[in-house]
Amino acid sequence: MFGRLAAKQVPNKEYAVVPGKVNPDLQRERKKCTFDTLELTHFLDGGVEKYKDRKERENFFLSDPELMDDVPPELMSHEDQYRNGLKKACYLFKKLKELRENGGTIDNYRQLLGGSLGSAILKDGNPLALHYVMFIPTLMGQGTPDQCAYWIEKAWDCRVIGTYAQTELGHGTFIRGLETTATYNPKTQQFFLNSPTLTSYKWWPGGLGQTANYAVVVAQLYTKGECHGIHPFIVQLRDEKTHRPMPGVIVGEIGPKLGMNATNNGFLAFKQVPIPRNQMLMKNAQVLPDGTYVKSPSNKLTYGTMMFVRVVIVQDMASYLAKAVTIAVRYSAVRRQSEMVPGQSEPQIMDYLTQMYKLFPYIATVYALKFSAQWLWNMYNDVTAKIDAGDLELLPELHSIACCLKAVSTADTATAIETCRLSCGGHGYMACSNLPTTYGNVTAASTYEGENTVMLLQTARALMKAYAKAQAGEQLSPTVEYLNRNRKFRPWSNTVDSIVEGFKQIAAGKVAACALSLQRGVESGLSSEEAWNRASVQLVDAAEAHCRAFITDRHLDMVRNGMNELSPALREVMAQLCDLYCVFWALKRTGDFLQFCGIRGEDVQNLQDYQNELLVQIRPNAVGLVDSFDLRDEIIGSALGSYDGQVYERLLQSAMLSPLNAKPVHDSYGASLSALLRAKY
Ligand SMILES: CCCCCCCCCC/C=C\CCCCCCCCCC(=O)SCCNC(=O)CCNC(=O)[C@H](O)C(C)(C)COP(=O)(O)OP(=O)(O)OC[C@H]1O[C@@H](n2cnc3c(N)ncnc32)[C@H](O)[C@@H]1OP(=O)(O)O
Ligand SMILES: Cc1cc2nc3c(=O)[nH]c(=O)nc-3n(C[C@H](O)[C@H](O)[C@H](O)COP(=O)(O)OP(=O)(O)OC[C@H]3O[C@@H](n4cnc5c(N)ncnc54)[C@H](O)[C@@H]3O)c2cc1C
Repeated sequence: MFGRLAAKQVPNKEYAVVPGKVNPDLQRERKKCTFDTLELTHFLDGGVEKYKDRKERENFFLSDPELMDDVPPELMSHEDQYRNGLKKACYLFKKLKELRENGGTIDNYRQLLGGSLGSAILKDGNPLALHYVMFIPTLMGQGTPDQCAYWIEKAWDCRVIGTYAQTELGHGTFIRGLETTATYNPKTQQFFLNSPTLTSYKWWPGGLGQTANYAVVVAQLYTKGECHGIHPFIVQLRDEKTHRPMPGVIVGEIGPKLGMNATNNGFLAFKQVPIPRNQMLMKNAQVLPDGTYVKSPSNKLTYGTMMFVRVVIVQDMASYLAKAVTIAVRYSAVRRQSEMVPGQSEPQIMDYLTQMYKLFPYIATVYALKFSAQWLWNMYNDVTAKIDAGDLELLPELHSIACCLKAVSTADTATAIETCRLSCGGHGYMACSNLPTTYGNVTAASTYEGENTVMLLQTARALMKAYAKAQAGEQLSPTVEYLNRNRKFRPWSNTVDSIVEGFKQIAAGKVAACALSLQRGVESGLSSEEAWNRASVQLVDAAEAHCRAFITDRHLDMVRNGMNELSPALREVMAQLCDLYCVFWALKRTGDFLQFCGIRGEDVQNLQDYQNELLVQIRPNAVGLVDSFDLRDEIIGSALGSYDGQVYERLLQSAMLSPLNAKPVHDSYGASLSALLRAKY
């Protein structure tokens, strides 16, 4: 393991970080703020009590030196990143128990896994994340009462550690095509897990490499010679005492990745590995002792855990984005560059309108995502309660909206974080800015839990069905109500309401155009599948438009109806952010507005003027707005984004952590460079 580094001293003491000293530009920014930042923090936390709980929780974890890195993970080897991640993940479990026993306010590991506190402690991922995010939720969602009683307590206590092993080398998206088999033998009352091909090797599950000793394995179920499709099984992977792989289990880690290098993603294969019958999760479908198969009320219930994670990802994106935009805004207040007026002193880069345009729409995006995530979480809870009572009617709508929100929130957040990085110039490229690591964590979410294009196509599928219903005059569910063919579209009026209405008109127009393309495709002799493929670029676009209509609608609704308790000063700023989010996207989709909403050239100019006006209005509050996210420096984890703005001091301090700076002459000089310098070629 990496030891403490010798080279921690900065070359000149007067350039060291001084505790308590705050950059004067940041001080000035904070004085300019027109609203009470604490009021906004309380709103974000959901009230004063929750705010206090969070502070207490953060204090408890972040003041513990065991949880802080001596060496940033980016300076560690891949193996050490895992070792360090696992050590902290296990320590966290112990500490959590301690907190709970002392009446603390945290009830499970969940609050430690998301984008802010979790990513502060385990910057590069948590090898136990899948245990909590997917293994336990699958047991809870797909186990019978007996199975839950047996497994869940063991899992909560970490007496077994699990993962969710679904994806294979050959199949990630198309899960009906998975190749791993689970074949039932009524004589022994066991399933035999087998990996018939190289492409059937499980590939990717988090914690699978060296951490988990159990997994939920998704496999094709065979009984009485018949295949019944994919089902979940609890499979022991490693001996509970020695941690050695069980007989017939081939398991390992898949190697370094773009990010998340402590998550211990693994591979797994089986050579006819037996498990008892009661280790098939049988809440929905069952295999009776004699091998009789009992069908699930819907085979999509097997996909329940994926749905759950898609829902929580949206919230997670808002947390990551709050962190990135805090870094970029604070840095932009401290950084001075160029001359706006010849001969005058260099302005703060945040005074350039282009810089405001890079950053402020993403402050607004944090709120847009948060409000949609909250709505989605509530819907998820309502629908799962109904499903438990046997009512599956709302499942397709939940699936449709969860898929597009997962895709749009992850794609937008990745773009936003890259923009934040670019907005910090060269220093944003440094690992110590924490923007590259944050990007690495976020961009993974565009792929995992359903690749984004595929997710949007799922939503498009639902939109095509909704469109057909609308044409038939049938009742529509709330998220697609705008497709109602009797709905009167309001004319354009240069207001934010008009933009939100415009997004609905765009979505409706695109959905109708897709339906027409599909119809024409089929009429021209294509099969419905070929026609679908031909229309798929348009379909993805329509699904994105639908999602944008949903997000803007939610955002405006929250500003109009969900902020009555807030002071007028704060409400005004919240309304500006909502308007900015809407105008920003309207301008990005000018072509669509021209095509579908009957706007004219001068309306586009009005939007442009209004966007500029909003940027200038938000400018004095920018630092106050990111301060309100109330992210501690340990969470920010960035030389550029700390509360005190000692940017250059922290950059120098972090450079001194590099092992290359430990000695005045590096060993490599003797090993290779000196010979080159002396060689006479
Ligand atoms: C209690 C414990 C608390 C712990 C809480 C923790 C909270 C943590 C907070 C921290 C947050 C985040 C931390 C993040 C950590 C990182 C974790 C990384 C995890 C990554 C894990 C994975 O990636 S697991 C693998 C995921 N894999 C996928 O997502 C595969 C994608 N593919 C699919 O989903 C499907 O195959 C498909 C949807 C693409 C297609 O399926 P299929 O071929 O079967 O379907 P069809 O296209 O033929 O459609 C058939 C009909 O079924 C409908 N459908 C499809 N899916 C669903 C669904 N899920 N639900 C409902 N309905 C569905 C589809 O629409 C079709 O309908 P019709 O048109 O009506 O026929
Ligand atoms: C960091 C990370 C962690 C992960 N953790 C887990 C885990 O814990 N457990 C687990 O089981 N899996 C995990 N996964 C796997 C993940 O769920 C899959 O990678 C994901 O579902 C995408 O599947 P794929 O990689 O096979 O991509 P593919 O499906 O091969 O996609 C490749 C390309 O093909 C396109 N494509 C595929 N199908 C279609 C289609 N029908 N229509 C149009 N285009 C299509 C996609 O849009 C994409 O551009 C993880 C992945 C990552 C990156």
